[in-house]
Amino acid sequence: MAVALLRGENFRLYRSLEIQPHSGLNLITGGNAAGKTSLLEALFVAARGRSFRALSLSELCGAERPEWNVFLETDQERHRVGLGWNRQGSEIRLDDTKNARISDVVRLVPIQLIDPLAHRLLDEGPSYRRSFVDWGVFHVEHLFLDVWRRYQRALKQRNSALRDQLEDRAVQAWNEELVAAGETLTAMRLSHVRAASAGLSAWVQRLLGTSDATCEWQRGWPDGEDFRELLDRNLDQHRRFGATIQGPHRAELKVRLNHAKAKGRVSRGQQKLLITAMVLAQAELLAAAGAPAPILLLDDFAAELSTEFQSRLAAALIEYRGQKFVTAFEKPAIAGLGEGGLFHVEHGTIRSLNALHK
Ligand SMILES: Nc1ncnc2c1ncn2[C@@H]1O[C@H](COP(=O)(O)OP(=O)(O)OP(=O)(O)O)[C@@H](O)[C@H]1O
Repeated sequence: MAVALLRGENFRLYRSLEIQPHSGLNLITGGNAAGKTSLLEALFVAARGRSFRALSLSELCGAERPEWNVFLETDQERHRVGLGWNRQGSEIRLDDTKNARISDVVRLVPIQLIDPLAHRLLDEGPSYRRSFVDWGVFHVEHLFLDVWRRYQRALKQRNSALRDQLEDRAVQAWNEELVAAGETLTAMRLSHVRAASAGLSAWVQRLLGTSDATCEWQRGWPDGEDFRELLDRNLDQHRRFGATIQGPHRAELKVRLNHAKAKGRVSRGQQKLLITAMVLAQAELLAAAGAPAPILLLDDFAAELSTEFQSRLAAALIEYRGQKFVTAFEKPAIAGLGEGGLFHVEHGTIRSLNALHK
C-alpha cells in the first residue's frame, strides 16, 4: 500500500498542495521554512488524525480562511481518506463514510515518523516507548484496541475508587477485569517485542555496523509475581498513593546498544539510526502479519549524521520496501536517493522534479 495522491487546502503555509508520490522513495528538498516538514505533516495528519508537532488542529490552519483540509488516496483499492477542520470541529471521511473512526484510518494507512525530535523515544519517559510498541501491536493484533480500552477503563475506575477512599470491596471489584485485560495486553506486547527484537539486529548491523542491540520488555510488575496476588497484597500501598502503581500501564521497553543504555550513553547520530532500525524491524512485522507496510516519514535526512552514516541510512531506506518520504535541504550525493519521486518545495509551492516512474 502506498499513497498515490496527497492534496491539501489552506494547510499551514500551503494555500493548496498536491503531489502524486512514487510508491517507493520520495525525496523532498527545499531551504529553511520552505514547507518540507509541513508536507510530511499533511500526510501524517491525514493518516493519524493528529499532528506530530501541533497540539491542536487549529494551529494547522493557514491564512486564507478559518478552515483547512487534507486528502489522500491509496494506490491499492483506491481508498480515500480526508480530514477537514473548521471552527465547529473536524471530520474524518473514509471512502464514502462521513464521520469515520480514526482507528479505521490508522489501520488502513500505517505511518511512522522519524524527525529531529525522534530521540525522545529513547531519552524521555517510558510512555513514549509504550506508545511505540502499542502502535505496532495495534496493527498486528486486531483485538488489541478492545483489550487496551478494557484495561484503561478498569484502571480508571479502580484509581478513582482508591482516590475516593472507597471500601476494599469497591476497589477490588475492578481487579478481575484489570487482571484479565492486563495479562492479555502484556502477552500481546511481549510477543511483539520478541519478534521485533529478532529482526532488530540485522537492521542495526546494516545501519550501525554492530549487531549488539537489545530490546527487553518489562511488563510493569515484577517478574515471577502474579498480577492478581500483587494487587491484593499491595492494596494498602495503592491506597497511600491513591493510584494503582503497578501493572501494564507502567511497562517499559529497555533498549540497549553495545551493552549501554540507549539513553545518555549513545550519541545523537547513533540514536537516530537505532530508532530507524527499531522502526524498520517493527515495519517488517506488520508486513509479515498481513498489515500494509508502514509509510516512513524521515524529516531532515542528514541531521546528526556523518557521510558514512548517511550512506548507511540511504541504503537501509532503499532496501525497505514500504513507501518513504525523506526531506533534505538538497539532494544528497548518494546513489539511489532521488531515483523515485523528487520534489522541490519553495515558499509553500511544490514542484515535481521528475517524470514519476511508478
Ligand atoms: N498555520 C500556519 N500558517 C501559515 N504559515 C505557517 C503556519 N504554520 C507554519 N507556517 C510557516 O510555514 C513555514 C514552513 O515551515 P516548515 O516547518 O514546513 O519548514 P521546513 O521546510 O521544514 O523548514 P526547516 O528545514 O527549517 O525545518 C514556516 O515559515 C512557518 O512559519
